[in-house]
Amino acid sequence: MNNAAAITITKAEQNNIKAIIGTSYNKLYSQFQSDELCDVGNYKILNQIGEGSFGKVYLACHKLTHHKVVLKTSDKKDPNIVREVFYHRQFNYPHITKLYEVIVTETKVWMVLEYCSGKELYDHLLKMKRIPINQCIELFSQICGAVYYAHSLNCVHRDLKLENILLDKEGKAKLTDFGFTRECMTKSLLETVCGTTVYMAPELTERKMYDGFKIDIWALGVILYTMMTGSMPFDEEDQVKIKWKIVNATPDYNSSVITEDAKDLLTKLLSKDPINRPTMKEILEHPFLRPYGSTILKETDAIILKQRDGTSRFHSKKERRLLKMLRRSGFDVHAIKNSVIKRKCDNLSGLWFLLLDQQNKNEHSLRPRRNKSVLSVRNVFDGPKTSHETENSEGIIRTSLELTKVASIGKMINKTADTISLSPIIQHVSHNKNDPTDNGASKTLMDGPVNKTNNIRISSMPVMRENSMRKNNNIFKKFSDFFKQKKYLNSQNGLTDEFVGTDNHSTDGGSVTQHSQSTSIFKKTNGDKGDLENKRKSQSMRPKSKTAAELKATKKVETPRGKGTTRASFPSELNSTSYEQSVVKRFKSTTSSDTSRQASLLNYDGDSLRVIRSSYSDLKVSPKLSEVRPLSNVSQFSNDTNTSDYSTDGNTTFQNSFDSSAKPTLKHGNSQYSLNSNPDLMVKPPSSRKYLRRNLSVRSEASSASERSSRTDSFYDITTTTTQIKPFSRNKDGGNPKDSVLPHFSVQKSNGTWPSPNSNKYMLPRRSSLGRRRRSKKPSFLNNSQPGTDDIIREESSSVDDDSDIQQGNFTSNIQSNILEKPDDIIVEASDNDGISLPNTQMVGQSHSFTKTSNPELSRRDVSGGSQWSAFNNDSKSFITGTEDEGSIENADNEESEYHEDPEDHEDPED
Ligand SMILES: Nc1ncnc2c1ncn2[C@@H]1O[C@H](COP(=O)(O)OP(=O)(O)OP(=O)(O)O)[C@@H](O)[C@H]1O
Repeated sequence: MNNAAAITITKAEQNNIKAIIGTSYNKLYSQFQSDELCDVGNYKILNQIGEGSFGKVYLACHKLTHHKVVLKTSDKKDPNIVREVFYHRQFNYPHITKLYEVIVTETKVWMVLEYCSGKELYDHLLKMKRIPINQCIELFSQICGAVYYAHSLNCVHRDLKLENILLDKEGKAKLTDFGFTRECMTKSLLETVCGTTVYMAPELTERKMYDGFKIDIWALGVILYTMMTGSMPFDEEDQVKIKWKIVNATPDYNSSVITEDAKDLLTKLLSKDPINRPTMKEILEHPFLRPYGSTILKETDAIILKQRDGTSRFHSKKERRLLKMLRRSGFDVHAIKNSVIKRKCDNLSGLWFLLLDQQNKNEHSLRPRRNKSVLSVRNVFDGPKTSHETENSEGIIRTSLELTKVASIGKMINKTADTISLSPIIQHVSHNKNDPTDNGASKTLMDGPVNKTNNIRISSMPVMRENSMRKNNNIFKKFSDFFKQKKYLNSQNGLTDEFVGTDNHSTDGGSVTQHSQSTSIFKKTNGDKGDLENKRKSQSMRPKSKTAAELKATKKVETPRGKGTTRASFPSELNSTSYEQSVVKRFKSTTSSDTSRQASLLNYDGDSLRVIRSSYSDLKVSPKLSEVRPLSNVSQFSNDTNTSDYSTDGNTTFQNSFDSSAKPTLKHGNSQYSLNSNPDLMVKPPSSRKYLRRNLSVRSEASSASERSSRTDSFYDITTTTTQIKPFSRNKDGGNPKDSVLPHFSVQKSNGTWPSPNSNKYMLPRRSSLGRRRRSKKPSFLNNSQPGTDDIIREESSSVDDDSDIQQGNFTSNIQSNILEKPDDIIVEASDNDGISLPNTQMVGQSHSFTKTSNPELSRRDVSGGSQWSAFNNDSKSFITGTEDEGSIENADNEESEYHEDPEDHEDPED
C-alpha cells in the first residue's frame, strides 16, 4: 500500500515536472517564433512613440545603463538614411539630438538617438497656442545655436520646421532629422528642391538655384513667426496659393504679439531676396534675442573651437573619470576611444556617450546631496570630538561610503523608478546639532530618525532624493502593498509581525526572512498599518535607531537565503525586467493592432502591409502600391536628392524637359502663380490666421483633403515638374542599369497619377499631407496647413543659363549641359557633388544675383570654404569623419596618426 502510494506521488510529481518542462519549452519555442521585436542590439524596445517618413520610432532602454533612448528605424535601402547618419553623426552639440549608435541589421538601419521626452515644438505650440515671448526668445536662440553650429560645419539642414525641433525634459530645444542635410562647401548653390512647402523660401518655390544657408534662415523666420503668433506666415489651403504667398505676400506682423525688435528680425529673416537675409551670427546677435542669443553664440563658438581642436577630447575631468572607471572594469579603453574619435557610431562609442550623459545626469541630480554629504563628513572629521565620537564617526563614514556604494550599485541595477532600493541605509551623516545648515527643513519625509548620540540621521530611503520620492509616490504605494502582502503571508506562516530593513533581511519568493536583531526602521508597531507613512511615524516614535555601524554589522549577518540585496526583496511585479516586459507586451499588442492608416502606410513589415492594402483600398488606390516600398514625397524625393547630391545610386538630376514657357518665373514681383485668370490666386490682404480659424479648416477641407491624399500624390506632383517621360523611356530602352532606382516612378504610374507628357498638371496643387497624416489627426492650426506641410525634394535642372556656364568653362555647368544632352550619362556625373574638386566660384559670381561674392558671409564660405572644410577635417581629429568625398572618410578611418594616445590611459587621472 505504502509503495503504491509512493509511486502515485512520484508519478504526480513527474507529471508536474513534465508539465513545467513542456510549458518552458513551448514558451521558448513561441519566443523563437514570435515576430515581436523586443530587443535591438543592447536596447530593449519599450514602445512606439512615433512614425517618420521612413519608419517607426521607438522608445527604448539601453540595457547596460538603463538610459532611455529613441530608436529610429529605416529601410536599409533608403538612401536618405545614409545621408541622415552621415551628417547627424558629425554633430555633437547640446541643442542637436545626439546620435549614439547606428545598428545595421539585415534589412534595416536603426539610429539610436537621444530621447527628448518633451516631444515636438509643434506639439508644444499646439498646447500653448502661442509661445510666450521670453520662452520664444530662449527656444529660438537655442534653435539658432543649433543651426549656427551646423552652418559652421558647412552643413545645411534644409528641412527646418517645428516638427523637427524636439524638446527635452527640461524644455530645451533639440534640432533633429537630418534627412535632407548636405554640406554646402563643395557646391555653393544647390538645386534640389527639398523641405516642407510652408517653410520654403521663395527661391525654392520658384525652383531657382539657391543658397542652402539662406533657405535655412528663411525657415527660421517661419518658425519664429509661428512660435510668436500661433499661426504660419504663409499658409493657405493649397500649395499653389501657399507658394504664391511665399513669393509675393508680406506676413501680417500683428503688433499686439510681435514687438518692434521681433518684427525687425522677422522682416530680415523673411526677406524675399536671400541676399538681405542675415547670417546666423547676425541673428544671434540681434537685439530681439538678447541676452540668450549672444550667450548661445559664445557657447557655440567655444564648442566649435573645442571640437576643432580634437586634442581636448577625453581631457575633461568627467571623461577621465569615466575612462578610469571603464579601464578598471576591464573595458578596452583604446577601442572605445578609437570608436569615439572616429565617430563610428558603434556600440562602443554608443556606450561611451550614454555613460557620459548618464554621468552628467547623475552629477546634476546628485550634486545637492553630495555637497551636503561632504559637508557632513567634514563636520564629523573637523569638529571637536571625543575619542568615542571619532571612533564612531569613522565607522559611520566607512559604513556610509560602503553603503552608499552598495546603494549606487543597487541604483544602477534598479535604475527604473519602480525598482528603486528600499534598503535602509545612511543617507548622510548629519551636521553638528548646532550647525545652522542642519535646520528643521532638512528633516523631510526622507529623513530617518536622528541618533542623538552621534547626530546621525538615518534615512530609510538612501538613494532617492526627496523630490524623486515625491515623484514616485506610486512606488511607495507599491511597497506599502508589498509589505501588506508580506504581513499577510507572515501571518499565514506564523511569522512575527516584524519587518526588517532590506539590508538585514531578505525576501525570496515572497517570504520574509527575519533577522534576530529586528531593529529595522520598518519595524511595525501598529497592527495592520503597513504603509510607509505609518512606518515612518513608527520610526520617529522609536527612541533610538540603529547607527550606521550597527547597520553595517547587521548587514554582515545575512540570512541563509537572503543576499540582502534590494533586488531580491522586490515583489515580482516590481521587478524591472518583468515590468518592462509587460510594457513591451502591452505595446506590442497595441502596435500590431493599432495600425492606423497613416502608420500602416509607412510600415514595411508583412502585417502592416496587409493593413496598408486595406488602407489603400479605403483610399481607393491600387493595393499594388503597398506591395512596393511605401511611397512618400520624402522617400521618393530622397532618391532624387541623394542622387543629385551624391550620384551614388545611379539616379540623376533630371533635365528639365518641360516646356520653358511653363518654367516658373518671377520677374518684377510676379510669378507663375499670379495668374490673373485665376481669382483664387489673386493677392489677398494678409489675414491673421488664427488658431480658431485653423481648427475650423482642419475639420473642413484641408484635413479631409490631406486624408485623401498620399505622399504618392505629392510625388506625382513633383515628378511631373521634372522629366516625365524620360525615366520610362530610359527603362524601356534598357538604359543604364544604374537607373534601377527609377521603378519608383513606374510605381507612380501604376497609381494612375502619372500625367500625360503634355499634361500641365504639375502646375496644380497636390493636397498632400505628406507624411503628416499623423498630424492630420491633430486639431491644430497646423492642420490647416496640411497641404503646405509637404516634405519634398524635387530634382530639377538649374534655372541658370547652362550654355553661358559652359562657355565660361564651368565644370558643373558642363555637367548640367551633359545632363541636358545625354540624360543617361548623368547618372554618375550629375550631382551636387560634382563641384567637389572645382568650387564653382565663377558661376556663383556671374550667374546669380544672390551669390556668395555679394554676401560677406557667403564669400567667406565660398573662398575659404574648401580649405576650411578640409582643414577642419584634418585638424579636428575626425570631428567630421568625412565629407561626401569617400576618400576623406577612408583617410579619416585609417589614419592612425589621428588617434592620440591619451597619457591618462596609463595613469590614474584622478591621482
Ligand atoms: N529623439 C527623439 N525623441 C523623442 N521623440 C522622437 C525623437 N525622434 C523622433 N521622435 C518622434 O518620432 C516622430 C518621427 O520622427 P522623425 O520626424 O525624426 O522621423 P522622420 O522619418 O524624419 O519624419 P519626417 O520626415 O516625417 O519628419 C517625431 O515626430 C517625434 O515625435
